Amino acid sequence: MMLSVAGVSVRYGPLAAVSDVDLRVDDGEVVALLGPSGCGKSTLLRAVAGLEPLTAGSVRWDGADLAGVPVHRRGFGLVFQDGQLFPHRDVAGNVAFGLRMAGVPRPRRDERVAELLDLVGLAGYGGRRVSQLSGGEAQRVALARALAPEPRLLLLDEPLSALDRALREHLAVDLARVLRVAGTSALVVTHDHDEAFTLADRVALMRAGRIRQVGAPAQVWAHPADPETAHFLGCSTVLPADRLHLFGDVPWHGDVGLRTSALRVAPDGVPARVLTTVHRRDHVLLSVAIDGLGNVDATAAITDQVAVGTTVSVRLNPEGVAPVG
Ligand SMILES: Nc1ncnc2c1ncn2[C@@H]1O[C@H](COP(=O)(O)OP(=O)(O)OP(=O)(O)O)[C@@H](O)[C@H]1O
Repeated sequence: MMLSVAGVSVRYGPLAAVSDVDLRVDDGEVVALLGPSGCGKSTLLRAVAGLEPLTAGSVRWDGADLAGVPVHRRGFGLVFQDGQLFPHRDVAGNVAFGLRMAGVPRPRRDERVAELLDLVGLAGYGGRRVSQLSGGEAQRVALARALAPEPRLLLLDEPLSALDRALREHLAVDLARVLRVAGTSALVVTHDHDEAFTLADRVALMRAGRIRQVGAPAQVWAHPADPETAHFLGCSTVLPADRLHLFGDVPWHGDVGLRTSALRVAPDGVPARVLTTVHRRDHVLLSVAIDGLGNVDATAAITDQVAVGTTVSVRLNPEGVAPVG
């Protein structure tokens, strides 16, 4: 039971939105398509769903080409950013929709609806009107509705991005659990790293219509394939490793990416002149000038009381350094 995408390209007139993409989603696997806005994530997802014609390549399920198989015959479930619930049906009516279409008899339908509402944390919500749901609840209903007919693959396009940050973080953990419990294979589009890393067994990084790197979250995070990917994954600076020798011996060769956590204000380090400070939730982000390194990011503890224009001491934290390539 496997999705395979081979050599897929999608063009909108002169624009190559997706170019020569190869991708696999194995049985029970959750793969996240992660990339900046406009890189082609949604277009690729829509092409897999059958909503977008391919310019080249193939989308196959267990080896069988899906060209010519319409969206509703592919056996895939779809969840979009805004849920797109049926406003005139109650919660149970929404979740039951696909089951009714498939001719599932009423008692089994009711049972399955209750099971799914329980799974998404909305037990007892069946009679609620859709207009009375919060954004997070509506997305849970959309997820339950998509899972109800037991799709062989779930396609989720930015399922949490309409929600505020706290709810998104919370729901991402829930969504990861629901997908694992349901055992459904899924392809999830997101531009949010944390979301991708929370949900996915593997992350496919896209840029300008192409997949640049695929791997387990920890692996992609630790070894970005190229400088652009390193920047996208939060390395503010990419430089040759030998420039870090001013901090002592370093184990890296070639280029390395520095995350903001790579340089920290700490005693007995290298002098750094503070150019700017920005308070974040649990630390202060600094831009500092270091002789031999230039202007780079660093972090300080909130209690460090670092002032612009002063010179502080910074040390290298190896966990914030990612070898590139
Ligand atoms: N129907 C369309 N007609 C023409 N161009 C389109 C169409 N849909 C998308 N595009 C263009 O194709 C490119 C890829 O768009 P796509 O929506 O796939 O990107 P994305 O990575 O999902 O972005 P976002 O995260 O902003 O949704 C963009 O340049 C976009 O403007």
